[in-house]
Amino acid sequence: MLRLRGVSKTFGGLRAVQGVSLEVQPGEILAVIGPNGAGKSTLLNLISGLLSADSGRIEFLGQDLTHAAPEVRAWRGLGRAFQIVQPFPEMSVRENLMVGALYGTPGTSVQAARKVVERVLELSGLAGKAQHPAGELSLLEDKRLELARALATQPKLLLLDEVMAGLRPAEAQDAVRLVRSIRDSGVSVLFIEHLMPVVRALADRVVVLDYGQVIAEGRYAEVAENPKVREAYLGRGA
Ligand SMILES: Nc1ncnc2c1ncn2[C@@H]1O[C@H](COP(=O)(O)OP(=O)(O)OP(=O)(O)O)[C@@H](O)[C@H]1O
Repeated sequence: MLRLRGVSKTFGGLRAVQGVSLEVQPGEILAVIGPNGAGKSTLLNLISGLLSADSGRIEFLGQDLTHAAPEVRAWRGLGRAFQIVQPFPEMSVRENLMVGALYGTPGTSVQAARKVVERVLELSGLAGKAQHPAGELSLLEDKRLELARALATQPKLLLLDEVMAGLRPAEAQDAVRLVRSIRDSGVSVLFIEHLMPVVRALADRVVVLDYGQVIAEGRYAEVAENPKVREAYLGRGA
């Protein structure tokens, strides 16, 4: 579904992402982990198009999107949810989702967008808050809205950037269930996350970055045992 081949990005002299190759299969939940500064956010930005790769290739559903603009990637089915939630605070939850639904697929009619929004409200557990101003939600509801907003763009692959940050353990469990039900609705997921219990609970497969390079890949239990991975984390006290 998503295929990266030798993707690199340098900032000045700093090689933030170096020759990264990875794949996401249809229906898969892939976690990208690594110590602080390993290049995780840069990698997500290269996939969603907020940054342009210096070299390498990014293919999505068989098409080369290496240098496509972010909105083109979104239209092709790459959705993204952010750690810092920035809804339109005075608009209702439903109105915020309408923006996502209308923006995410060019040519969507208002009627079709309404249908998508009602489905997403149910899936995300926000149906009871549909009329609420988005600026008056709890932190957990904020996170739900951010996932729902990304879903309203009707992605085939959802990119999640530390969306669980700041949640209490019970709330994070709740968000884990939501991400699972998103996958069960037919959306693949690539997420970056610092909370290891979340990674263990959610990921089918884990890719570990260190200094911009892939140092390990496999099931959670396998990478957790990998000496290179332990060294990368313990070596810097992360
Ligand atoms: N726009 C930028 N300009 C210059 N350097 C950058 C820029 N963005 C990131 N970097 C550097 O690139 C490296 C990788 O950063 P990145 O944010 O991708 O890591 P990360 O794994 O997401 O870290 P964290 O877990 O702390 O969020 C870091 O050394 C960072 O300082």
